[in-house]
Amino acid sequence: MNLFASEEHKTPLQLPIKDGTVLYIPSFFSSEKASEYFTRLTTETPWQQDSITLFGKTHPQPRLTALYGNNSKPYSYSGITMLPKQFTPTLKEIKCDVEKFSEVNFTTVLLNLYRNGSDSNGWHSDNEKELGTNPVIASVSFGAPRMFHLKHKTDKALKHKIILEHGSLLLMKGATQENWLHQIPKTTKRVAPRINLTFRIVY
Ligand SMILES: O=C(O)CCC(=O)C(=O)O
Ligand SMILES: [Fe+2]
Repeated sequence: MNLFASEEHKTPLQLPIKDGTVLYIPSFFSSEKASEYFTRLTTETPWQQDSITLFGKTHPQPRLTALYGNNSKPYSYSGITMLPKQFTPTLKEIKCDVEKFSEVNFTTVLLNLYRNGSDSNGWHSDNEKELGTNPVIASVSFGAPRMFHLKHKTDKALKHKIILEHGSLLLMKGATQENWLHQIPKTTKRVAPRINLTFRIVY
């Protein structure tokens, strides 16, 4: 066996959820590689803070974002329309590894920077029309670990929590977006910055 070519450490853990498929791969990237990507993305990304409109009220989003893609199709959510920038060499490298593993070719990546525990991402599902039905979303995390919550849309008793660690990959597939909401809650703990990348196909 060639230890260096081994993908053994990338064995996914499947969350025990019904009506959807969520896989978690803790050390998808080594800690060293993940730290390198964290630094590169921190400095290379033109982070912006958009305002979102929810229930007719406009608020600055509680995190910074950036959108990259290999087409120029706009992506809209919560009243924001973002136009993608061209993929950078860093993002192409990460995308290539994620695509090999997930066997999906993504067009687009949304980057989120959570500067501290006050930054968050409220309950939502990634169910925008331009993602099509049963989208595969590949979510990569670098930097401080943060909690990820899932709750079922109709069966209120069904909830899951998982910590998204440095260098991890979370894959959401099947009917997950149709049946579940997810969030990154605020925390009162002192936490360092975290960067998350969600790869998507935008039609
Ligand atoms: O930061 C995360 O892990 C989640 C990001 C997310 O849900 C999104 O951008 O749609
Ligand atoms: Fe999401």
